[in-house]
Amino acid sequence: MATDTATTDATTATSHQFQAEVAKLLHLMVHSVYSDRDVFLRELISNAADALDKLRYEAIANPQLLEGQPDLTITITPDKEKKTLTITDTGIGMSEQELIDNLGTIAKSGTQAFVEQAKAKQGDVHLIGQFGIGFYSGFIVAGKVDVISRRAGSDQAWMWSSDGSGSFTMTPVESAPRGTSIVLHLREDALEFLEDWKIESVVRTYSDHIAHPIMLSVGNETAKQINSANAIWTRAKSDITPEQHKEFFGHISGNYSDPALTLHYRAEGRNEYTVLLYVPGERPFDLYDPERRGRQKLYVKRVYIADDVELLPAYLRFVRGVIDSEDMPLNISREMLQNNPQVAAIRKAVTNKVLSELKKLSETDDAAYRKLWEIYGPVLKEGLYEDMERRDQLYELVRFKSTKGDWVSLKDYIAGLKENQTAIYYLTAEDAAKAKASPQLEGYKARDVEVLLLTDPVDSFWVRTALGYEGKPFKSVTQGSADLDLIVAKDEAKPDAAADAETAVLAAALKQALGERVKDVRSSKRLTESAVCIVNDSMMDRTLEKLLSRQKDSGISVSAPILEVNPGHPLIKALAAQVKAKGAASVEDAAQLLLDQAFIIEGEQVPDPASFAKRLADVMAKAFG
Ligand SMILES: Nc1ncnc2c1ncn2[C@@H]1O[C@H](COP(=O)(O)OP(=O)(O)OP(=O)(O)O)[C@@H](O)[C@H]1O
Repeated sequence: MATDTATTDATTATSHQFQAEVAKLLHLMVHSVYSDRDVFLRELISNAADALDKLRYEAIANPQLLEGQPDLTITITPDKEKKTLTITDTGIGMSEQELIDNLGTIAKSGTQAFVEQAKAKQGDVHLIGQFGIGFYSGFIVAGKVDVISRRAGSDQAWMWSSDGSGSFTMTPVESAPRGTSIVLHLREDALEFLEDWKIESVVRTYSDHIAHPIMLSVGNETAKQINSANAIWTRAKSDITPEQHKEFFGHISGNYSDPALTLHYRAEGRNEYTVLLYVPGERPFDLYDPERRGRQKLYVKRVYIADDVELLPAYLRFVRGVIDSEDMPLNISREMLQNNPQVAAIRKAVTNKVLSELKKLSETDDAAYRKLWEIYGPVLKEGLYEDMERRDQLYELVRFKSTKGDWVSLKDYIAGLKENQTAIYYLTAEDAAKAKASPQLEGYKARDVEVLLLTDPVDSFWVRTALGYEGKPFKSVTQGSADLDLIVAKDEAKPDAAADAETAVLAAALKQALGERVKDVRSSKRLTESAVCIVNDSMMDRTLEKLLSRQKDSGISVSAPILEVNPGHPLIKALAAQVKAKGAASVEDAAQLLLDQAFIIEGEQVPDPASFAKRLADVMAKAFG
């Protein structure tokens, strides 16, 4: 496939296939009906602004990249005759390989998920930028897109060209100015984007804050500036409208919804810097990306430096925005940033500020805070084991589901302690429904003791190292039950030495029958309704063990549990009587059934379903026979 553009040599064009995800995405762009197709211009301007930022940064160390032309601008040129709209920037540009890689593949994870989601929602474009597919949005309005680019410092320019079906072509270009021109060959139904008023209105709505001048070419080589081009964070707080925040937040995060929390302030003193950070009101698609990368942008005196500097700890990676330092050296290299004491000081101060703003929100607007907690809670909890220094601050922020309600704070929990209660009790489980159904809670319910239900995978990790809150240790309800003795149950049966002795004999018989399948069998205080339950001994929580055993190479397998029996349950009493009358061998089948039943209550698989079914059938046959 060759292109017919005059500046290229058609004979040297090569054709390349799109990565499968890109092809799918493009198909979606071309065939969906977008109500809000203006966004393509925002996306292309956003990319152009990034390219200008990158050049400005690289030129600090390497000024010849500017080639004596320091102008960093974006120019939009409508051509009514050719029906093209061209977005040109004088930025960093792309080499041949970069054009192929950047505009032929999607590196980010989660793209497949986006494509599925967009399909389901008939093309919900407000998510586009978030997935790093901004460039492809050009195909919303264009039947064909040409990208002519020359990387700063290079002599060779290239043209990338595609009609949005399975492939694109690459052609060398004789000569081209530094930077990138995106030429959109507009479809008939998108010709309104050639009108000055339309372009101006879209730019004002979406791109006014772009810190570089955006020029509209109005013919005869004249152009007028159509944005205000000042960095939003340098303006007075009172001068920025919520719409402008929303627009800027969208530009940096790709998510054009209202931010849930905005932090804008200037730090003075030893380090001077301006902070403009947002907490997104919607869950970012890459919140659980294994890289756990934050993307706060570091600027030095309005010059973009990098967005991978870890300005906040990983457990605050969802916070997006800009930190602009007044006193760091402009020519700082990325390597130097890694261990820079000023960066460390900024990270410390800004982290504290973000946490204290979250705390303030929790105190002033509980409903808004809960909404944020539901989205970011599992991520914030990572801080409980990663950031020991701020664990106490984080304890003030955490909220839990519990046996008494949703989203209790540790303070609430402590306020509701029962007499003689010495610990903060919790139960880890894979989800709230399973947790609530757990027989291990029975003894606590009977004593009206609140139990926190920890259902996020991260919970099993932090809670192991948590020392406690306000002098009360965290204690799993599955670990030991001696302390329950101290708290009086509502209608607790009196201890009965003879019955206890019988249960002990039964426990020994069950243990013998179950052999390797259990670590121990013992009488339980925590059961009031169910006949049995399984627990682990105190070394490792069962939920954590299950979690780790699923990871390859963890070397951890689920260990044999301890079976606990409820001495007050009629079945256990009957079995105890049976052992007394007919000996241990008479409860062998019952022992297997009890253990299998305990697995079922935990939502675990019965190890040998066929034997389980056979035994159950035998027992029922005896009962009904
Ligand atoms: N005008 C441009 N100049 C230089 N490089 C560009 C330009 N437009 C796009 N690119 C390159 O192509 C890549 C892909 O662009 P695309 O808009 O698809 O995603 P992105 O910009 O990386 O994602 P996001 O919009 O989330 O930042 C960019 O990361 C950038 O490297």
